[in-house]
Amino acid sequence: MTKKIIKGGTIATATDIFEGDILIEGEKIVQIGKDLLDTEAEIIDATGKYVFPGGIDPHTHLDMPFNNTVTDDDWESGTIAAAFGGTTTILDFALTAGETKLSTAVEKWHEKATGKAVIDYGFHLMVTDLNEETEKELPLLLEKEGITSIKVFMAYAKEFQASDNTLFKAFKAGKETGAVVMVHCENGSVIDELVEAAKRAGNTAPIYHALTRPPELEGEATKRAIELAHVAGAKLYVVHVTCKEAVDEIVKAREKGYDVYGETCPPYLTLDQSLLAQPGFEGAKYVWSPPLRPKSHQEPLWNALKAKQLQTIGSDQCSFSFNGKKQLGLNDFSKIPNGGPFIEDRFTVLYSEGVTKGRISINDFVDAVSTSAAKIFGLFPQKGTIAIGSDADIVIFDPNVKRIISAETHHMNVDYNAFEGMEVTGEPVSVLLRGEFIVKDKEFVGTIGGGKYIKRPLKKKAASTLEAAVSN
Ligand SMILES: NC(=O)NCCC(=O)O
Ligand SMILES: [Zn+2]
Ligand SMILES: [Zn+2]
Repeated sequence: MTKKIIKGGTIATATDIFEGDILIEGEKIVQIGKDLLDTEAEIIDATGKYVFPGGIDPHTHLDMPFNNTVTDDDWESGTIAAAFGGTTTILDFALTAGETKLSTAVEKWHEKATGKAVIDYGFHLMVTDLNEETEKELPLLLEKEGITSIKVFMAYAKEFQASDNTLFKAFKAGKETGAVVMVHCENGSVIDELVEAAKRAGNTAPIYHALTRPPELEGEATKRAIELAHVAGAKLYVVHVTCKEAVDEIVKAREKGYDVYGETCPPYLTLDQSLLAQPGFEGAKYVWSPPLRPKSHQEPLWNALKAKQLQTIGSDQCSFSFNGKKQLGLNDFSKIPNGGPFIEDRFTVLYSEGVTKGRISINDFVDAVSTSAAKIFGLFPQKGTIAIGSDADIVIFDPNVKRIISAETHHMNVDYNAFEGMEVTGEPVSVLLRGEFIVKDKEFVGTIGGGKYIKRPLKKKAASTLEAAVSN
């Protein structure tokens, strides 16, 4: 078995920070301590660097059919970009829209990923319609595939939106199986009305994407999802929280003891709605859902992250080239494919804007980019930390480098970067996946198809007071 010692770095986990060495044997961390010695081990010098657990991105869309097209990053380009950015595991959404059997979607997602992924991965199972058949199939499929998370959309009325009935059934399935239910919270039916009204009035520019999806409709849907999940007794995870209205609902629910978690994404913390209002079609680069908000929403998001009322940072990677697929909406904002390229910069933008600007601690950073997602989605402690027995998924990070984010140097398969021109401090230098380098001194050295599908164990929730009262 190959051995490596990562020497002299500053090891940072979600709870600790200390100088030390890590001994890796094969795929696992076997020892952590000072001045470790092993004559058979390759020595990796991490002096002056941080040593972090590999990033876990709980929200990606690779090779996804959406808005009459398909994303530009597939499982090869997308996971290579993720690796450069310090992410060693992703959880992607297997979409079941249009499938009569849920298993067909999972089979399709395995085909997309197998032989291409360079980092480890799992799937969330998306449901659009829970009928008699799919309701029966769901728990069996989760168990068989080792999937611990169900996804429901309350938005995209014409494509993915589920009824409240299906949403509630998903929560019941979550309660019965122990799976966490992830929800895109926006009121899709009302948004559809606002979009049609804007178009009738001749308002077709990209900014109308944001103006027809106001934060109140995210807040309202978040509140509805929270209450329905609570009545069903399910664990709820609100994806891509963008605004004060939604944060407030999550905080209120958590203060009442509801089992609710929230994710936000780097663009909502750092970019704002004015980007959609640029002259011409430039704003299309920033069309995704929910939309960017006015700058005043950023502080509540940072505060909630710091207070751990929001627990994770997802990329919501869903990339479409500006000079390519984004042009589908040139004369109609509602036809601009929704999504942006973020998988590569998720980790560093959070470090740079969060840690170096004093908004969150280094431990909060590790928690948000890795550990919390591992815990919520059933990967911990195999992944998401640096501990004896954990997978040796490790990022050696230079905290002193300054660089400018640009599409010229990124590795995603798109012609623009939403953070173009942003100066960031810090950069992953080398990345190990299960004990092997996949990025070494900023060069990709991984294996196409070397990523492994990770099955996750389902764990049933204890009955809540409300459920106990209902069943008595
Ligand atoms: N976010 C976005 O606009 N595209 C991906 C699909 C979703 O997460 O809603
Ligand atoms: Zn979404
Ligand atoms: Zn998404």
